Amino acid sequence: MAELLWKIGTTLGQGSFGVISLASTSNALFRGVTLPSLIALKSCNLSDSQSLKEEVEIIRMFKHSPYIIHYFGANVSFEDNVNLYNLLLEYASGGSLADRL
Ligand SMILES: Nc1ncnc2c1ncn2[C@@H]1O[C@H](COP(=O)(O)OP(=O)(O)OP(=O)(O)O)[C@@H](O)[C@H]1O
Repeated sequence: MAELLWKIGTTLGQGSFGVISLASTSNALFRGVTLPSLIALKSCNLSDSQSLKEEVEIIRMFKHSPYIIHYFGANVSFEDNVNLYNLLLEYASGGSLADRL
């Protein structure tokens, strides 16, 4: 269950397909992988998650690239009476390229 896996923190950004939040994990085990203590969660309503699911397919194609944010997996959580589809992503602590330009 999500509440055992992570604790939602500050909002990092808003994309076209989901909200990105910082989450602390207490190094929880997720499908056999120990999560880092901080991850980025990209979440949207499950009923509107087709675009995020397509994003997952693309991220997975690049899973061995050191230049692409690491993807730990996806799950569905039930929060505030809403089913959320969540992507568990590496937290890029250095900000975006746009921030540096
Ligand atoms: N893994 C991450 N670590 C840290 N911040 C992130 C991460 N992913 C997204 N963000 C923050 O959230 C913002 C929105 O990210 P997202 O990838 O959803 O959208 P985008 O690619 O910028 O836009 P769009 O979805 O419209 O193409 C980013 O600009 C960044 O500030």
